[in-house]
Amino acid sequence: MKFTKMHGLGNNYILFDQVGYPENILQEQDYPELSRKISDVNFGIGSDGIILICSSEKADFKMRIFNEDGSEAKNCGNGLRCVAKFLYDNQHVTSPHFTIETLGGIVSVVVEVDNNKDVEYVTVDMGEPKLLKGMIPMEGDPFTLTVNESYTFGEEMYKLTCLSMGNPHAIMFVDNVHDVALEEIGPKIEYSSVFPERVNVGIVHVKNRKEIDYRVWERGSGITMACGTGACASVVAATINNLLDQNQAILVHLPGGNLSIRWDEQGHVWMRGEASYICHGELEHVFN
Ligand SMILES: N[C@H](CCC[C@H](N)C(=O)O)C(=O)O
Repeated sequence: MKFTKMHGLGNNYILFDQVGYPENILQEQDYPELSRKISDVNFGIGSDGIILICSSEKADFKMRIFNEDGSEAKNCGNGLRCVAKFLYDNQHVTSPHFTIETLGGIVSVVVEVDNNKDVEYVTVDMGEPKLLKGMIPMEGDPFTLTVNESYTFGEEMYKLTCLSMGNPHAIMFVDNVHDVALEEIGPKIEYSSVFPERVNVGIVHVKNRKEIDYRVWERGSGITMACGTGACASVVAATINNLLDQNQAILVHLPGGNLSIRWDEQGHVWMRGEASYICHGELEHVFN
């Protein structure tokens, strides 16, 4: 199987192009184990998960993403920028504007190229956030929002603002994102019964009305260097808490780099950032 390892701000994935290489298509039940084995840094390649590039009947292409633990997610912002760059560079698309289907919905992407025709930035219309508890999903009245609500995990109480960007996010606001033991509270919240499909856990410090710091404990992958859907969720959460203004380009500082996020007046969240290659290769063997 041929693969390409890419990252979006250090959030790295092993991409399998199933359109250009049909031999990359496995049995459906094999993908979770493939992701667990490939993601393992000792016995595999090492990554935050795998991404499949597939054909689509609803969009130009389809992206599927499996976390390090083998769970399949419905969306992946950093992964979308990597897939967009890959498709453009491999001439799978002729226009810099195209659409990608995810399990969480169809997104439109624009690749911005520099004078050497290299993809410099990718902008993705991530669509509208889902704010109701029933859409996240999380426990409680499904027709209500979760805005700065108190929840107790273990002995600690946390104020959470929760929403979905196709995948579930729980956001809390702190004074300093580096002062929080995310490796301890992350799994407590991820695996809590409050979130029946688990949850990505984000901590946010609002520096001013144009900039935030954000760190993430990702569902199924743990602490990563960046999370695109999480950066989008953080801007939406801060805006509905009146800490940011809507329809402003917000600079989101993540451990792996920066993203520009804007929640526009039509309710769409736009993400702009880079995507990079790490290596190309071929698996010696898939399993065993
Ligand atoms: N762990 C996430 C999927 C990857 C999302 C993240 N890497 C991004 O860039 O959005 C989930 O299970 O919902």
